[in-house]
Amino acid sequence: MAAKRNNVTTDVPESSVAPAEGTALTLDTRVSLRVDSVIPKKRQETLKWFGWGYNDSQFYGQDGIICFRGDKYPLGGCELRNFTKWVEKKFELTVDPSKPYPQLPQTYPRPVENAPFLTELRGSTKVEHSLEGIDRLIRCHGQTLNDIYSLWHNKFHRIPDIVVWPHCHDEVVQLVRLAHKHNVMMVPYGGGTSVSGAITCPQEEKRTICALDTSQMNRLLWLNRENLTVCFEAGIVGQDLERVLREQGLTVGHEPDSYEFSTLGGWVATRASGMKKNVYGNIEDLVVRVRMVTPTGTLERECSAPRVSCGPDFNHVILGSEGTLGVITEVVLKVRPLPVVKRYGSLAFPNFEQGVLFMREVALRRCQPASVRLMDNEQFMFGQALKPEKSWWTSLVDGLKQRYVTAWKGIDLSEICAATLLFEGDLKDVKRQEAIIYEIAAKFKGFPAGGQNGERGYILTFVIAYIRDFGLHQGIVAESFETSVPWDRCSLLCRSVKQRVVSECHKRRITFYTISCRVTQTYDAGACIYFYFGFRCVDVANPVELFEAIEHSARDEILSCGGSLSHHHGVGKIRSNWYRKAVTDTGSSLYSATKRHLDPKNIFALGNLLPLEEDIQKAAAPSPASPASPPKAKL
Ligand SMILES: Cc1cc2nc3c(=O)[nH]c(=O)nc-3n(C[C@H](O)[C@H](O)[C@H](O)COP(=O)(O)OP(=O)(O)OC[C@H]3O[C@@H](n4cnc5c(N)ncnc54)[C@H](O)[C@@H]3O)c2cc1C
Repeated sequence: MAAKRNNVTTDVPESSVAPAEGTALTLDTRVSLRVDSVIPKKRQETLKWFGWGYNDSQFYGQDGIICFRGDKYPLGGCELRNFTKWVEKKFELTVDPSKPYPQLPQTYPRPVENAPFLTELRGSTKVEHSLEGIDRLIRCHGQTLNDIYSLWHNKFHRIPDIVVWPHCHDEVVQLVRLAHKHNVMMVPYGGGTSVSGAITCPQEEKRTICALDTSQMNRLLWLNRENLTVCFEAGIVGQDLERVLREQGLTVGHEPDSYEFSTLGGWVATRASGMKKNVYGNIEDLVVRVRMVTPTGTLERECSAPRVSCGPDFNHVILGSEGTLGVITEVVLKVRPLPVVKRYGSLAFPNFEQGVLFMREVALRRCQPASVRLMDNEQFMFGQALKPEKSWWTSLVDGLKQRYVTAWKGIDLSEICAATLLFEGDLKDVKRQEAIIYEIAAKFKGFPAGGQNGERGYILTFVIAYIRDFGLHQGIVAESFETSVPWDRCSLLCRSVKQRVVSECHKRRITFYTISCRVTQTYDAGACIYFYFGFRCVDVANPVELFEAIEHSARDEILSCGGSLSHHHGVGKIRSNWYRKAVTDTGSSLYSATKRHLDPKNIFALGNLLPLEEDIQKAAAPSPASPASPPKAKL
């Protein structure tokens, strides 16, 4: 029987847990600490079936005011009068609380059956499974606008026909073998937070679709304090992983904005990036070893040495494979001792261009704090509108009044922008970093705007994710998209993409919209840019199609400005038509050949990276050059 200790349950006697520290050297040294996850196996008990996040956390309207319910976030129980005014002004909309949210469907698409698969699954394995409609429905999609809109409007006609919950690597091996034998399509499902259509069931799939939910594969397998490495099963959710490590005085430090719900396997499969990558690295910097089960065998590197010169690094075949090559089961990660000091800060700049110059200089001098994010004016105003009582802006002014009155003069409020800062380390390092950062800021007319504003900025990140569903409910479609770009194109790209979106909106007679951007990550050679775009869609027949057409134009603009197809969201299905061009014909043929080798029957036929309609055989052959503006990918 498993014994429970706080939120960790051990499958093995206490005595066999301890020796792992400093002695565990291979992936097979099992310590097996099962983690009680915040997300139950029946996800719908805790998470919304029809959108983002916890069941008890939600924006809603009351007496014409937007409010937020739930006690998990700092806005819980707040009336957001400033935000209400912002929405009314921006979209000419009055909040209508009477609109109904979608109801759980009474019926679900008929499953495509594969009797021999089911018989063998039941007969020769102990893997748990479900054929229930709701279990299938909630695993047919991710978190794109298209996903949520399709869900609300009952548009999915293909959802998983069966859901399976393996408990360990060996059960995944059994499942993949069975799926391969019986030609069942398999979707590795992590946290379902994909924003690229990667996890969305291909709607044209004729075979039985089996969603392999990794959530029950969430053990801490071993921890090696001497090497500062840890091995987790791939289904562990970000917040669980960090909680367990925090109890040991450690952290991985990987915090994508979705880390409450996304999983380790999902991070690896999508090449995720966390907001604190400056200190801890992106996922590819954190992964030491990774194990992936494919129909042809298990792919993994044989040793945990920090770096090897041994031909191409096959970890990088797994990283970014987006569920198309196999199932990631176990990952060895680097860990760090918890920082002694964690301090927030913020800066205000007279305009975005000055802010970008500041970011560039910080990168040049390689003195980035754990996180530094620069918001443009539109996002800055949006952020301050979200403050419940006194606006961020008001408190910013309050703080600045006393110390910076002179510096303040001459600043145009319609141009001002802000950066949020997070410093982590020991006290001496943090103080030194703060001094350098504020000195660089001053060079570009920036000035400190207080730690509270910085902290709010980061905490709001998690709440902002809930706004999309509220917007959709009220008649606003909105979503983010991102890219990375060399420094010399950074300002140009931000400007051009915003202009392009504005002109596309005008062309389509969209009057009420918002488009904003922020620089979220800095590197030696460039930065990551995040755009938020939304428009009022009341009376629009197919708002998502319209949104996607504009986003598509924005992506063309990004590419023509020298930006990338994606910095961290991945390619998925929604960007797959650009993939071939992004990696060259030779690159896409190499990917196809790898896929054919690892997955000859194409059971991981998710249609990510290369478009679905590009059948795998065809993809191997050299193709004519891709069109400048490729056709839109199908989900
Ligand atoms: C509000 C919000 C904020 C976000 N912020 C960030 C951010 O800051 N940084 C960032 O990088 N991304 C971010 N994302 C995108 C998303 O969270 C990441 O892509 C994340 O890594 C997906 O993890 P997941 O466990 O939810 O994977 P899923 O959505 O379940 O799956 C994504 C893809 O990975 C595959 N996959 C999942 N698990 C496995 C496995 N074990 N083996 C093989 N393939 C697997 C799936 O088949 C699918 O193709 C955000 C998304 C949202 C909705």
